[in-house]
Amino acid sequence: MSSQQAVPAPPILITGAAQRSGYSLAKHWLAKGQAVIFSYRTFKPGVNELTALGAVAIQADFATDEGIFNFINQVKAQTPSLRAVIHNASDWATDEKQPEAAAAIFKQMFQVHQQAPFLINLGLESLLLTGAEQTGQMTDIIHLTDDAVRRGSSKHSAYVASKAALENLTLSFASRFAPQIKVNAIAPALLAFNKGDTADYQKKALAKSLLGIEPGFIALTQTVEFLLKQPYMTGAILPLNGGRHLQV
Ligand SMILES: NC(=O)C1=CN([C@@H]2O[C@H](COP(=O)(O)OP(=O)(O)OC[C@H]3O[C@@H](n4cnc5c(N)ncnc54)[C@H](OP(=O)(O)O)[C@@H]3O)[C@@H](O)[C@H]2O)C=CC1
Ligand SMILES: Nc1nc2c(c(=O)[nH]1)N=C([C@H](O)[C@@H](O)CO)CN2
Repeated sequence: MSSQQAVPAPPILITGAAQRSGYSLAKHWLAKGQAVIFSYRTFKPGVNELTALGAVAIQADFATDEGIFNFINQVKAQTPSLRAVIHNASDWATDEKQPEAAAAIFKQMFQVHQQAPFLINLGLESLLLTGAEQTGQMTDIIHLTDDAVRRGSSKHSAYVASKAALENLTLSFASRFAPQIKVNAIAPALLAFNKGDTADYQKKALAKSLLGIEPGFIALTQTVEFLLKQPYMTGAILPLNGGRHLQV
């Protein structure tokens, strides 16, 4: 590249973007002309839709440390810098009763919701620092946690415990990476129902928040956009929950 050619703006990295929130986030940023790199575990139509819009897709399964380190190396091979890393990949597993199965689920939850963000943040810190240097702006890490951390869960205890650990990791990395990199978390309650959620489940879920709506993934996209623009917020955990913490 000649010295006259502009250096491309650093991409945003989104994990688990083949569907739902990650896919919506990627489409939002691509529509604004922002470069996007995303991971997917299982191929879905969304992968082709995003690559057709110019995104770079990396297949990655964070179930093993090897899978995480391989992903980090693939991101480094794609770009010298990053604008943001959004840790969206997640497995909403229900608890198992049988001890060996329960142990496996607990490990699986901490692997994807704690080990993966931890190692990816450490492995890609240099790219976020380069992004900050290149743009003269702070860069961002955003952890997707869960409103259920406030109260625990009788059915998803391992999942919620791992999300609680991710919330705590937000505080540590905010201190560790300041002032060039901001680190925040978004703790959603219901964003969008899954296929197969019954009418009865949906009615009960909507009744759990004061605002009583299914906001859709746009609510998350708006919150991410706010955090990326906000120069004076780090170590924050934003409750995107319709006032669920006040609902009796
Ligand atoms: N949707 C909601 O209402 C709420 C969402 N959240 C949080 O917001 C985020 C987005 O939610 P949502 O869009 O529903 O997420 P999804 O349940 O759609 O999960 C996102 C992606 O994560 C991928 N993933 C799961 N396990 C792994 C793994 N081991 N390695 C790599 N990728 C993996 C999945 O891949 P695959 O397709 O292969 O399974 C999936 O496509 C999540 O972190 C979630 O916990 C919190 C509260 C409410
Ligand atoms: N990875 C995921 N995590 C969560 C999901 C989901 O679909 N994928 N969904 C929820 C629920 O919407 C819950 O917040 C309300 O019942 C929680 N986490």
